[in-house]
Amino acid sequence: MTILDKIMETKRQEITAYENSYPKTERYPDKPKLLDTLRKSRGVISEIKRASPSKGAIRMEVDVVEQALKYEGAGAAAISVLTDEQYFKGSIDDLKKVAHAVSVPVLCKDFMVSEIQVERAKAAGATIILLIVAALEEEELERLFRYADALGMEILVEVHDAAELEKAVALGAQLIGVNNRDLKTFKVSLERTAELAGKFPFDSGSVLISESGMNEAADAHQAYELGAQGVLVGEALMRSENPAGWIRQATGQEAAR
Ligand SMILES: O=P(O)(O)OC[C@@H](O)[C@@H](O)c1c[nH]c2ccccc12
Repeated sequence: MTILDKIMETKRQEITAYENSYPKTERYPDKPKLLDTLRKSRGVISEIKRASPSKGAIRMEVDVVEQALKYEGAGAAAISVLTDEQYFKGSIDDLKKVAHAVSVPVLCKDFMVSEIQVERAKAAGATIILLIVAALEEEELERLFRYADALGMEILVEVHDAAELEKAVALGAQLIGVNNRDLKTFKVSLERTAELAGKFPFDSGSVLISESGMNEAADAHQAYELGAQGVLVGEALMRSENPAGWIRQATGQEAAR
């Protein structure tokens, strides 16, 4: 045995021990890109939302996996999971459970301020993160956007006025969410979507997602009419006895009853 053989044998033993002690990154089912899904057809990003600061408790005791499977079974384009604990009563654990259970894209719905959160979201199985233009300095927004992009994640950039939309476009955002809820006053109006659709760069291939305040499938149809390719729905699905029917009606797979 040469000295090289000896070194290599020792090295293999050493590295096997190291591999066995190395924290395993969890494996999740593969998920398509939301952008691809929405470019093909209109869709409902269906949210797991136990509570909110504007409404208080919505459905605190929900079985998140059961709910997510209902959404997926009805053809949801993606599942959004609130992970904020303090104000929305969600958790990273909710996100992990959902990401293990489904094969559609999963959005980590939270208030991102640091790269650590982006990494945590990815490690918990999320394929999309949310960045809220109104909540971040321009430099932070850009930094977090590039960071998530480099990790191979998709980024939903949330805006609520024309100036914010311009920032999102300048950033190169392709998934742009217009929040119909004013986060300062909690007032909800589809007018937001109507107004910003008029300024939206549809030609560039970006997709508009109309977020919040949709009570019935007809509201989703109205958002689609305005040019939205996706809608993001939380409370109505959480309160519905038949969330699958809601999604099917919104996507036109089933007539409204
Ligand atoms: O429950 P609604 O009205 O259907 O809204 C869903 C979603 O748009 C809303 O939860 C939301 C939109 N942007 C956010 C930012 C943070 C927390 C929550 C949100």
